[in-house]
Amino acid sequence: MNYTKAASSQAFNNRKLLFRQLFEKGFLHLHLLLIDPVDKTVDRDLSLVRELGLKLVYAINTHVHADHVTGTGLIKTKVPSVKSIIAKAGKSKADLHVEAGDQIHFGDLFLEVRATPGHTPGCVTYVTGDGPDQPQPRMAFTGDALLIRGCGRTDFQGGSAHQLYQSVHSQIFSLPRETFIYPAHDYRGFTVSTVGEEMQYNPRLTKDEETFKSIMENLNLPYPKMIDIAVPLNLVCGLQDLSVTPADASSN
Ligand SMILES: N[C@@H](CCC(=O)N[C@@H](CSS)C(=O)NCC(=O)O)C(=O)O
Ligand SMILES: [Fe+2]
Repeated sequence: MNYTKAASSQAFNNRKLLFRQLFEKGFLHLHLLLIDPVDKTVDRDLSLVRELGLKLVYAINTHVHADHVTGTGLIKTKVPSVKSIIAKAGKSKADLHVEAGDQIHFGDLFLEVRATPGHTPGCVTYVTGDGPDQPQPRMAFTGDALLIRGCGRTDFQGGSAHQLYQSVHSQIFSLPRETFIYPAHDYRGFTVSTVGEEMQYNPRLTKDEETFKSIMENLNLPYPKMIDIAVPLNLVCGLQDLSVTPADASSN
């Protein structure tokens, strides 16, 4: 993304980075310009992008969502130059398919891709770059892998409590403790945490793996209301007729 016009007056902890959280209705779906956009709020989000004089380059998903339809396809119909991004392992359509270790460059900054499967097999966490010119503390956009004092459920979409436990411990808890955590959801009104906070207080992921698995097996959550609509649509970027490259045919 090109933040040059707005960056000087809108900076968040680094003059090169403009950061916003956009709230979607009651359950606080969080996204960055633009990580995990929602179809229903595309017009609002694009208005903000226009107002701030930004050039939107990427619309990024952390995974194939089950509770809402992604806005990435709709964004591309309104701003055709935008490229959609999702992990190759998600087996969903997008313009670019990323995997662990890839970097997504925007302006002078970049996001690093970390594979954090377990909620779904294709879940990734996007982490701001490491280096003197990158924002400090780092910021991790964890999708539904790590939530604030919680984590994504593992009882559908190929979920695995074992994988999720390993993902969070190896890929997220290995980041500096001051790293900010921005998840895709919070059901209690929180917006941000840190790696250190979650390592100390997360009621699921501070436990040993066997206890974690037992917690996850006994969540007894109802299925998301939109799962049967959202998952098939999200496999095609939120739009049935979008002509983008299938995951298995592209090499990003
Ligand atoms: N009631 C909501 C769905 C709630 C839900 O299942 N959330 C998911 C993330 S969206 S796939 C989850 O992993 N929750 C974990 C938890 O501990 O709550 C709806 O109907 O949309
Ligand atoms: Fe999810």
